[in-house]
Amino acid sequence: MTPILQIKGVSKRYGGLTAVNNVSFDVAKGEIISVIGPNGAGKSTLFKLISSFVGTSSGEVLFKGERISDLAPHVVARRGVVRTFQETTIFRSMTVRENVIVAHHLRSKATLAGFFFGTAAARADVQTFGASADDILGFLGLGDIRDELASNLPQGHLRALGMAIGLATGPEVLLLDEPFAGMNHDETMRMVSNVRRLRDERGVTVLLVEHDMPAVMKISDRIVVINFGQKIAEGTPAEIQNNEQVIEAYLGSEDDAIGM
Ligand SMILES: Nc1ncnc2c1ncn2[C@@H]1O[C@H](COP(=O)(O)OP(=O)(O)OP(=O)(O)O)[C@@H](O)[C@H]1O
Repeated sequence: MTPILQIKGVSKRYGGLTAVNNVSFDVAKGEIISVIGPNGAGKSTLFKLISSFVGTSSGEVLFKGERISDLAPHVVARRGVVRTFQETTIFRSMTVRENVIVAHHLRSKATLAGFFFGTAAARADVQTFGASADDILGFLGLGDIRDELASNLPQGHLRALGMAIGLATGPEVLLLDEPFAGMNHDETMRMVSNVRRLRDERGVTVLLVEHDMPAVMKISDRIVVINFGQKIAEGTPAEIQNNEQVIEAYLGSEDDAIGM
């Protein structure tokens, strides 16, 4: 079966600096894959290449066998490859539910122009997307706080809201950028369970970039390790934990040591 995502020799150069250097790997439908590596290794840039937020200098990304590199990011998102929005795209003066409804609106119109709660157009969106927003919020355990203003949310809930916003766009492949950052142990375990359920119950394929090694080891089917822009290893959590080159890369950096 064709992998849902094929990353084929992608590179990204910024002037003299090669942030991502000839990286290749495949992702099967329904896999959970983590991309790890020391600070500055090129992980975020790789995610931007996959979601087409930046163009490739060389190489290409295929989604279900079709090239998606260099398409506009909202076109890639509409096809089904969605990167979680950074917190800055959470509207803090809106409620949790309103944020998720707006995210559906982005799927339908690709821009926020003219969208304000209280307008007739916005009321129509609430009608159309309210049930789906409630479904997503319930799935992620955010139903109880749906009428809370986003500005009042603690970090863990903000991250979960970021994921809800990503889900509103109906992804087949979800790219999560540091989903456990700033979370305490309980919040992390809840997020790990949500990501698993997302795959198990809704068939979503998940790629994540993360520094929290215990969480990475727990959640991943496979791990891809990047160092200085290049892929240095790929394998199961057990294989990666015992890989000499990976241990070497982490010992030589100021990043957290690999392991549990
Ligand atoms: N827009 C840009 N212009 C110039 N250099 C960039 C740009 N984006 C990233 N870089 C450089 O590319 C390299 C890889 O950065 P990237 O953010 O992808 O690493 P990372 O592995 O995600 O790091 P971290 O774990 O610290 O978030 C770094 O040296 C960074 O400074």
